[in-house]
Amino acid sequence: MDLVNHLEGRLLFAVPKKGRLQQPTLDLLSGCDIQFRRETRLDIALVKNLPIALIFLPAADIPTFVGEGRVDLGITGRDQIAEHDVRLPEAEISGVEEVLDLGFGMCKLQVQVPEKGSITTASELVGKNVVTSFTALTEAFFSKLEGTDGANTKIKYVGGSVEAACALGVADGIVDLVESGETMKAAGLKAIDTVIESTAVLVKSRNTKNKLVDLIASRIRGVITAQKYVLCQYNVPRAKLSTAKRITPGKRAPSVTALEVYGWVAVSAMVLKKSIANVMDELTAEGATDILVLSIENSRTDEEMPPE
Ligand SMILES: Nc1ncnc2c1ncn2[C@@H]1O[C@H](COP(=O)(O)OP(=O)(O)OP(=O)(O)O)[C@@H](O)[C@H]1O
Ligand SMILES: O=P(O)(O)OC[C@H]1O[C@H](OP(=O)(O)OP(=O)(O)O)[C@H](O)[C@@H]1O
Ligand SMILES: [Mg+2]
Repeated sequence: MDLVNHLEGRLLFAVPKKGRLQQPTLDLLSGCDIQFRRETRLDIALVKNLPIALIFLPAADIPTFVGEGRVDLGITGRDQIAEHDVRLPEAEISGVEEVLDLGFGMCKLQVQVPEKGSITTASELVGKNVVTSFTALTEAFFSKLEGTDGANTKIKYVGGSVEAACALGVADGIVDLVESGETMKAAGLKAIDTVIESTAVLVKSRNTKNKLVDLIASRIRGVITAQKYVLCQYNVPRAKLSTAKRITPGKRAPSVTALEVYGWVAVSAMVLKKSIANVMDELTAEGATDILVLSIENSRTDEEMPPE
């Protein structure tokens, strides 16, 4: 089947074809009930249950395709968007518009130097050799270093294994992504500055008119919210209700229903997964009982969520 002839009328959605963002992106699509089967080696997959085609592209190329309006939607790192946008002429507005922070793919683009070397600040790298996959952001970073002429810094592009550059004597320092820091440590490097912090984002082409954009964004938002929150249900004496409400304010407000037992109420509220243990401790201390924590499969709520 010539898939390209089947793209007409479909929303084109660019997703990472490999790398750290691919699996979490596929999980997210599955959570949104976007069903597809990708043929081996094919970078286009038609979605079975919606007029969408997924286009599998390297994360670094997605901003270009979205920015030029070749695809309507994309998922990539904010670092890649920044690298794309910083190349634009000053007066030009980016064609890439952020729709949602997806919460995964958290990392920092950092300036790194040999742990045992003499360099301790980024300014000391000015005029020296720096290797990176993010040449535009790196150039902008060194150009901005106060009192120095960053343009003198020799910035070279490599596509991966950036950390090897120092060991091989190709670079005095590198600018590369750090998450756990393990790769950096293993390469005998240390971070001395941060260029940008990043997470995966859903982006849309500024000029897209496709109505499915809002539907997909809303589904993704629902899945992300479901992953971040749990539903907490408990019983508490009515006399303690106002304190309990303060502990679990919920989204708009917690649901409160009367119990058949006099003087008791049942409460149900969304709580951030990361604070649920503390919340349960606090509720117990206030006399709440039968505290149940239920995972949320999916959700559709307003954009505004309870405070983190
Ligand atoms: N260690 C990491 N932890 C979290 N997110 C990361 C990490 N490394 C990269 N990312 C994010 O993933 C995006 C894509 O980088 P990644 O290196 O995974 O892709 P790639 O270079 O296309 O694939 P590969 O490195 O497998 O060839 C980055 O722009 C960044 O936003
Ligand atoms: O801080 P850490 O958790 O160790 O992660 C950071 C590493 O992850 C990415 O590399 P990737 O796995 O994409 O390999 P690559 O260098 O070949 O691109 C990034 O370029 C770093 O090398
Ligand atoms: Mg990589």
